[in-house]
Amino acid sequence: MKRIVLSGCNGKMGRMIASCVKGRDDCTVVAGIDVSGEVLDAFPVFTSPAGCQVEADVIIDFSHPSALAPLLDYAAATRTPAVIATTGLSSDQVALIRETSARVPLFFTANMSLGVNLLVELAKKAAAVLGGQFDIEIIEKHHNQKIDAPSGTALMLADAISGVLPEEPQYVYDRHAVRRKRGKNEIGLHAVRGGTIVGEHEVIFAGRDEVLTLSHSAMSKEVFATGSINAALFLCGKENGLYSMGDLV
Ligand SMILES: NC(=O)C1=CN([C@@H]2O[C@H](COP(=O)(O)OP(=O)(O)OC[C@H]3O[C@@H](n4cnc5c(N)ncnc54)[C@H](OP(=O)(O)O)[C@@H]3O)[C@@H](O)[C@H]2O)C=CC1
Ligand SMILES: O=C(O)C1=N[C@H](C(=O)O)C[C@H](O)C1
Repeated sequence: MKRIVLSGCNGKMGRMIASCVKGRDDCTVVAGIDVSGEVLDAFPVFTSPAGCQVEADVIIDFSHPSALAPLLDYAAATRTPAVIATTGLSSDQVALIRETSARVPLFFTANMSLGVNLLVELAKKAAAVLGGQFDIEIIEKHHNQKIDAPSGTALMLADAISGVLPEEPQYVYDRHAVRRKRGKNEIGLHAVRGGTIVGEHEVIFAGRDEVLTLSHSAMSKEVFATGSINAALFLCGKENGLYSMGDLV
């Protein structure tokens, strides 16, 4: 039975993970961390990692970028592996994850669903064939409570595609601000926010007289919760290092 510390436990994903864990017999949530400190379940909640003295096998984090540095310190100091699922991180924060993974096993991905990780591979394949000839645009749609834009997944898709293009593309987030034709070497990234949309990603390859669209829709947050729990169990007992969905599937 693996013991989980849940960072961001009172948020939408935290509540969903706590609920999914209740239906399993291979893990349990032993403590939560959340700014409010409010106890909503059968485990204690601490307002910071430093206050959490509860022994655990693994941490799962769906919180806020401001929580990252103290959480990584805590993971390294207590030698507790951690699954980092929070998005909207800066490049310095991603570098910090990479550095810390030399001291403790870390799992990091912007999307815990199996389908999106296949979408990344399919998009790379399409870009390797069509890149340079077709215009590439990414559209993501999420609920109206999401803070970061574009989504971590949209950026992950753009980065994966960039890696196979003949020339490094320019990311264009805002066409409203410029009055010019689309450049050949661009990836457009567009964010839609509304209602309770769980998470939708479309990669559009638009060529002359033909368009290829690859897309993924998440139907419930449970898909991300289950992915993160499986990643947490996978991480227990692993060597120090940085792991991702490619290692899990
Ligand atoms: N990788 C993936 O597959 C997925 C990633 N995500 C990402 O996970 C993150 C959380 O998403 P979601 O649950 O929807 O967001 P919520 O805002 O519902 O939950 C985040 C929780 O973390 C709390 N929090 C804020 N700052 C801190 C802090 N410094 N320390 C501890 N807790 C803090 C929030 O408190 P308060 O509300 O009071 O600010 C809130 O309770 C987002 O970055 C989202 O993009 C989401 C789904 C899938
Ligand atoms: O905030 C969310 O909800 C989600 N965020 C992730 C992202 O930014 O890519 C993943 C998922 O689409 C849900």
